[in-house]
Amino acid sequence: MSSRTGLSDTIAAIATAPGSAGVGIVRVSGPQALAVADGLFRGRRVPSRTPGGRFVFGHFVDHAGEVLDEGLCLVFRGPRSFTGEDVAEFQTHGSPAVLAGVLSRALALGARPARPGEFTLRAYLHGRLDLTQAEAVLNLVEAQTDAARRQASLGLSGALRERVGGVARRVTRTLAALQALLDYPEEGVPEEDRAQPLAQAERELQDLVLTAHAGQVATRGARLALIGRPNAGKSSLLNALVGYERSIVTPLPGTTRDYLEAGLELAGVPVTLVDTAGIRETGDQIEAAGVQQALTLAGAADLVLALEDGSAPREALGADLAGAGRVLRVRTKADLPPAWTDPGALDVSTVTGQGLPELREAVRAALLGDAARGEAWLTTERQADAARRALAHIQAAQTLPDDLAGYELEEALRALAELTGQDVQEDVVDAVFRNFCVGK
Ligand SMILES: Nc1nc2c(c(=O)[nH]1)N(C=O)[C@@H](CNc1ccc(C(=O)N[C@@H](CCC(=O)O)C(=O)O)cc1)CN2
Ligand SMILES: Nc1nc2c(ncn2[C@@H]2O[C@H](COP(=O)(O)OP(=O)(O)OP(=O)(O)O)[C@@H](O)[C@H]2O)c(=O)[nH]1
Ligand SMILES: [Mg+2]
Repeated sequence: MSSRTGLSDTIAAIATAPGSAGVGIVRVSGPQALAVADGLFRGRRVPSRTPGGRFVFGHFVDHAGEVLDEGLCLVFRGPRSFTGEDVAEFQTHGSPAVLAGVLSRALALGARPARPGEFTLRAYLHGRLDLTQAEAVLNLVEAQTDAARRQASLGLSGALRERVGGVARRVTRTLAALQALLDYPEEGVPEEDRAQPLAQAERELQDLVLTAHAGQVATRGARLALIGRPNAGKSSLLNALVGYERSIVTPLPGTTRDYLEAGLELAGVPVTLVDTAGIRETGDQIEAAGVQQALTLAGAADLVLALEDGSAPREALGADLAGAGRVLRVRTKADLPPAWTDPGALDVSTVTGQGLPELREAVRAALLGDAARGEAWLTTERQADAARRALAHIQAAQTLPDDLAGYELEEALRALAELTGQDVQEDVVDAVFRNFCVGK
C-alpha cells in the first residue's frame, strides 16, 4: 500500500520488543486515538478530557469490563506528539499476554494494526521529521554499538539535514545569480555570488560523499575476510583479535576448510571476522570447495586482510583479489627471522602480539577513513546515491556556459531535496519505511 494513504486511520501497535519485560507499551495514533483510550482505560481522568503531555494512572479493561492490567495512559494531543497526531500510549506490565490483550482491545475499538515504520512515517508526512531524520530513527532503534548510536543521534537531531541544507543554499544562491545574469546581462554578477558559492558547495558535498562508506559501516557493521595461503596464520590472527580460541590452529597446512565467523567490536564498529580455507591447488574435493568459498567471501567482504607468512619464502597467492574491495596486506609471524620484507605490509605476530594495535588502527582507518567523528555522515545507500548525483550535477554546471549551467543546478537541487525527502517519489519513501519494525 502507498505511504500517503490512510492518514485518517487510527493505528495501533505494541511499541516494545517481543517477550517479557518490566514494562511494555502499546501505542495508538490518529484521530480516534483518544476515543480508543476512553474505551479501554479506566482511571481518575478520562483520556479524551486529559490535557496533552499528561499521564493518568488506572486500569486497562476488556470488552466485558474485566481488568487486564493496571498501568498508565499517556496522552499527547496533535500536533504536539511524536507523530504529530493525537496519540495515546498504554504503559502496562511487560507481559506478552497483557500487551496482546490491550492491543486487541484497541483494534476492536476502531484502530487498525500499524504497518512497519508507520508511526515514524506519519511523523515524516506531518513534517515533524525529514527523511534523513526518519532514517536516523531506524538506525537508532537498530544501533548495537557506540559509533552506530552516535551517528543515529546526530541524524535525528537534524545535523545531516543541516549539512545538506547548507549545500542547497549555496546552489540556490548561484542559481539566483545566473538568473540575474540572464535577465540583466549588462550588469554582470560578482564572483562571490556565482563561482565561489558553487565551488564551496562542491567541496562540502565532496566531503559529505566521502562519509558514505564510514556511515554505512558504522550503522550496519563490516565484514572482514582473512585470506591467504595455507599456514599463513589466518586462524591464529582471528583468535588473537577476538581474544579466545575460536578457530582450530595446527602446524598442518590445510587446517581450516569450512569458513567460520566471529564477532568483535572495533572502534565502535561491529565487525564480523571471517576465517577461510588457505588458498592452494588441491586434489582434495572438500578443501577445493573451501578454497572456492574463500574467494567468494573475499569478494563480498568490506575489507580483506591478505596474510602472508613472513618467515617463509614469499609465494604468490595464486588467486586474484582484484575483485575484492579494500585489501590490507599483513606479513605474519614477525617474531621469526624474516624471509622477506615489504613496506606495504603490516608486520604482525600473534605469538608476541607485535603489530596487533597497528593492525586494529589500520582496520579502523580503512573502515571509517577520516570521516570526522562529531559530524553527521551519510548512513544509507539511498542518501549516498542522491548526494553523488547532486555532486555530479554541480560539477557539470561548473563546466557549462551560464545558460546551460542553470539546468544542472536545478537538477542538483532536486537530488538534494530527494536526499532530505522534500521532493521524493512515493516508492522511495515506501522503501525506507519498509525496513522498520512494526511499532516504530
Ligand atoms: N513512551 C515513549 N517514549 C519514547 C517515544 C515515544 O513515542 N513514547 N519516542 C518515539 O519515538 C521517542 C521520543 N520521541 C518523541 C518525540 C516527540 C514527542 C512529543 O510529544 N513532542 C511534542 C511535545 C514536546 C514538548 O512537550 O516539549 C512536540 O514536539 O511538540 C514525544 C516523543 C523515544 N521515547
Ligand atoms: N611463530 C609464529 N607462529 C605462528 C604465528 N601465527 C601462526 N603461527 C603458526 O603457524 C601455523 C599455522 O597457523 P594457522 O593460524 O593455523 O594458519 P592458517 O592460515 O589458519 O592455516 P590454514 O587453516 O591451514 O589455511 C601454526 O603452527 C601456528 O602456530 C606467529 O605469529 N608466529
Ligand atoms: Mg586456518
